Order: sequence, then structure tokens, then C-alpha cells
Amino acid sequence: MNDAATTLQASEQPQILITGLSKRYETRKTTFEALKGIELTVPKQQFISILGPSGCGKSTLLRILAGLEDASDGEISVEGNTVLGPGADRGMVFQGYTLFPWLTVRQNIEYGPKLKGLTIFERRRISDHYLRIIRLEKFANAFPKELSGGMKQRVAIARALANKPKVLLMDEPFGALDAQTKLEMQEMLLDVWVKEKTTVVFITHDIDEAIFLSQRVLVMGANPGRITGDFQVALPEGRSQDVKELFEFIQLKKKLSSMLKHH
Ligand SMILES: Nc1ncnc2c1ncn2[C@@H]1O[C@H](COP(=O)(O)OP(=O)(O)OP(=O)(O)O)[C@@H](O)[C@H]1O
Repeated sequence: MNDAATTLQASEQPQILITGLSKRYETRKTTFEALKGIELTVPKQQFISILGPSGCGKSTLLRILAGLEDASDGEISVEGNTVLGPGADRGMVFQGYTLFPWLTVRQNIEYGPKLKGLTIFERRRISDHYLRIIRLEKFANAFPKELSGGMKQRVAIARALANKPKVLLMDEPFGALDAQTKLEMQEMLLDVWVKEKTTVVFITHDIDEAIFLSQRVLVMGANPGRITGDFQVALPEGRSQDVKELFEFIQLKKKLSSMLKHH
């Protein structure tokens, strides 16, 4: 099989399969449908973003995918394995910095591999690799409190990737960063994705961010939380900020903005 055929086959395999997923929150008087009838297939290696108004259930969907919350109905599987709880096959990166403050950058990255029982030598090889990828080799022995917000988030991404997850789940990971740092982080994440080709599910409020990063953008609507749009992003790989001037980018941005406005 040639390279193109291998790539095609890999990208067509479903990595995440969600069928008939619903989530209800019951209070004493009412039932709130946070998610209703979600159907979604994400192929291996796809970078998919989810946009939607506040409260439409984006985080709920991601938490259920992560196994941190149960669904009311339906099923989620990752590579054929039903999600029943958290697992090392799914790495998470949230908006808040979730590094262990008492561990150095390197120790944070090596945390998962250490839990897995890898040797010091193997752990070192993994942390060296990711320190290089996130360009923080010089900060290997620094503690999180010595780092900027963007640097902490880079470590959080490296720590998630060091577990070799099948899927990386990201909930507004750059939401707290200033505009310039956010752009730099997006470029770094794309770079990481091109190198590692991990399947990514990325939640954001930022339309530009969703288009710039993704191969596919989902739009969700609220009450009940559901998928209202599913768009392929026809932009080349190896993107730089220049793609934002391309016709395809501007067209899709218009479409997504108008969908989000009419919710
Ligand atoms: N534990 C809970 N109990 C009751 N309602 C909840 C609970 N968790 C979430 N909800 C409700 O479910 C809906 C979806 O919440 P969720 O956080 O998933 O939305 P979101 O799209 O991620 O919003 P945002 O963009 O503001 O982060 C919201 O209306 C929220 O109030």
C-alpha cells in the first residue's frame, strides 16, 4: 500500500462513535435536556472543533466523552471500546491550568508515564520529546508558578500527550490567554497535531480559532443541546495566519457567524 492509501485508510476509521446520546439534569420540579439525540462519528486523526452559544452543552458533551459524567441515554465508544469512565486513551486539557504545582515541568510531563510504570530512561525520552515539541526545554526544571499562562498551557498539552492518548479533549484551552499568546498557542497546537496526528476534539467560542485549527467544525444549538451544523474546512494543512485571508476561510466564517447569531 502506498503512503496516500495508508493515510486515507487511517483517516476513514472511526475513532469516536457517539449514538443517540442524551443528557438530562433532573431537578425536583423540572427536567433539563442538556443534550438530546447527539449522533457523531469522528475519524481517526481528525481535528474537530465545536462551536455553540453558552449553555448549549459543549462542556457536558466533552465531560461525557472523557468519562467524567454519565450519559442519560446513548453510547460513546473510542476505537470500539465503550466509554464507561475516565481512561488513559483520552487526554484532557481545560481552560484552567491543571498542572501539579509541586512538580517541575518535566515531572508534570512524566506524571502519566510514571503511573504506567515506565522506567526513568523511557520517561526521560518522552519528556525530552515533548519539551522539545512545546519548545520549553529550558524550563524543564521550573515549577508551574514560574511560568506564564501560555507556557503552563503548553505543559498541560505536553502532559496530556505524554500518555499517548488516542483522543485529545480540549475545553477552551486558550480561553484565558491574551490575544497574541492565543495565536502563538494555536500555531503551536497545529504544529503538534501535524507531528503527532492525535484525534482532537476542541471546544471554543472563537470562530477564527475553530476554522484555523480544524478540519471540521460542528455547531451546536441550545434547548435542547444538539448538533445543528457540520462543516468541513477546505483549507490546506501546514496553515499559517495567512489562511485567514483566503476566500474559503472568510466564507466559512460568514456562515458560522450567521448560524451562531440566529440561535
Ligand atoms: N450538574 C448540572 N446540573 C444541572 N444543570 C447543569 C449541570 N451541568 C450543566 N448544566 C446545564 O447544562 C447546560 C449545558 O452546560 P455546559 O456547561 O455543557 O454548556 P456549554 O455549552 O459548555 O457552555 P459554556 O460555553 O458557557 O461553557 C447549561 O444550561 C448548564 O446550566
